[in-house]
Amino acid sequence: MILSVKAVSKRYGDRPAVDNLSFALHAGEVFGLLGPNGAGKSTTCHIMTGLLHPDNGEIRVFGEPPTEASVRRRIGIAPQQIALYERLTARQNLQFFCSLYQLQGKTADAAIDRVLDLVGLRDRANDAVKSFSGGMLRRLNLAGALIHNPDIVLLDEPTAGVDPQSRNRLFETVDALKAAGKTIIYTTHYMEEAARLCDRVAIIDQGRLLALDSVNALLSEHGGPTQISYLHDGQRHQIDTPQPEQALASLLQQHADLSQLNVRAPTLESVFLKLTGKHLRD
Ligand SMILES: Nc1ncnc2c1ncn2[C@@H]1O[C@H](COP(=O)(O)OP(=O)(O)OP(=O)(O)O)[C@@H](O)[C@H]1O
Repeated sequence: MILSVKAVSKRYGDRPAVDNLSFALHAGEVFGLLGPNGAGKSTTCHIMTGLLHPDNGEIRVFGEPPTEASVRRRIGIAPQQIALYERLTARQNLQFFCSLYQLQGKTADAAIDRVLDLVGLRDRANDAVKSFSGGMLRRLNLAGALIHNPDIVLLDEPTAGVDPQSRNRLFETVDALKAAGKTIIYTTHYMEEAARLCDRVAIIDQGRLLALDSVNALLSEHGGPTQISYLHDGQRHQIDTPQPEQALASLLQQHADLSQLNVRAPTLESVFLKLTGKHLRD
């Protein structure tokens, strides 16, 4: 088992931040933790990686507690809070990360080149970090998490404050890490990102796991019907259907002259709404 979370809870005062959470990761998957601000995603990440002790429950990473040194070397964490030295260059920042893992000399140089390539910052290696955009800082933050070539990579809200170009580059990096066989934990409150990147998504709210499955399974189980609306004979019509392809085919067969066809498929937002009665982005 790569990583398992069993009945984990954590309270701050009388407020539960994580409430009896259980799940297990599959090797090589991109696992999404999707939930609104304050859902408990970061707290879960900190517990999973041994940075925070749970009040109850158990975490196992490769069969060991996450606080074991041998386990820690196999996890890379790109935290929500960016931790970089502004006055140093990208390469110098990564040298610091190398020193944390006793990587030196040519091994360190090769590791730095590898991660700069992965995040698309090789050509900015010698520029001071203070000249970087928010998106470039995020990418360098991720590069630091990858320096020791970990088996599990955890990205906590990696697209916060990121421009579209850097966001796409981050997505490509996640794809490349998955292709290299890494297991990835990706937290976000953006359903589009979870849908684009994740093999399975855990939907959490108020510290509790509400559902866990592939995006398609979540959509078909909790997303509700697809809404098809169209104009015919001067009137707008709407049908709700769980089988949009068939419904569309028969509709077009019946009314060749319909117009303003609009198809609204369920999204993870509809799943969240169905499960909690509220919007993901309240
Ligand atoms: N150090 C702390 N002290 C007190 N309360 C905390 C602390 N850290 C988190 N919390 C509370 O625990 C709950 C979960 O917070 P957490 O940061 O894990 O959520 P999140 O899903 O990561 O949200 P965000 O996306 O905003 O970071 C929130 O109610 C938060 O206010």
